[in-house]
Amino acid sequence: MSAGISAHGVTVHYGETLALDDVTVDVPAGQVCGLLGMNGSGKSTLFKALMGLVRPDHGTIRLLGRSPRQARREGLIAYVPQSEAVDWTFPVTVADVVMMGRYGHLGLTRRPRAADRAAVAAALERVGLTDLAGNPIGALSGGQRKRAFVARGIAQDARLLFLDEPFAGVDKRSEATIAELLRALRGEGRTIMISTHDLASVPALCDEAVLIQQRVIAHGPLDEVLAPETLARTFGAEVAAARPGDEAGGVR
Ligand SMILES: Nc1ncnc2c1ncn2[C@@H]1O[C@H](COP(=O)(O)OP(=O)(O)OP(=O)(O)O)[C@@H](O)[C@H]1O
Repeated sequence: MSAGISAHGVTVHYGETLALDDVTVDVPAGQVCGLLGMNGSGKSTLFKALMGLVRPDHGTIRLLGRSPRQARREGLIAYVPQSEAVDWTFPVTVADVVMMGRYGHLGLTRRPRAADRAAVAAALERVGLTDLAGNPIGALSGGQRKRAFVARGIAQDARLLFLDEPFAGVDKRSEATIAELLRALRGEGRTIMISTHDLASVPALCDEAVLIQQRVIAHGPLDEVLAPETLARTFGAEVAAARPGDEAGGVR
């Protein structure tokens, strides 16, 4: 299988704080990988490093064989940020957000053409937000906002999708819709990495998982990574006892 995400020996500091310590993760193209860890374990930092937004002190990163910068320039990466990282008062409509996915496709005039508008309409349709296209993004529910950002990635035709806590603040129905959408996107050969502290959402969605706590604690098939002894080693016996699939299965 060809490499989708390949990070080798990645170490990141913020000043004195060690956020990632010698992290090596290889995800084959076309897989959904769950990135699991407690708050502050380095999940967002790994995404930022993969996108070339923070520069590792050491290590190398290749995305579909390219550097993060090149992958970004080619429009291969879509990022669905944590809700807290977005200014929801910014006056843009849902359709505007999705059109941002087309920026890399716009011609010299930088004006959307019929093909761009069609791609936006198709992406909105796919995530079930056609009726809300003209609404301000800030007026949407948590789940609808997430779907709008996934639509931006679809309009972009990104080959790699990074989703930071996609189920936080999302109702169960939207969670199911997003999960179904991600499975369909995986079926199209896209590589997906999803960070979550919510172990319950992992089995239905991910082919494999990485447990991080600055370092990689475990990486592999779900039955290995989610084994009670691995979870207990990482998060303590209490979390391991709340098995994935339980409502209480979380690692906050
Ligand atoms: N810009 C920054 N400046 C200084 N320290 C930071 C910065 N961003 C993150 N950190 C620190 O780096 C470590 C890893 O943070 P990171 O946000 O990557 O973790 P996380 O697993 O995504 O956590 P969360 O689930 O809370 O978002 C934490 O100790 C955090 O306090």
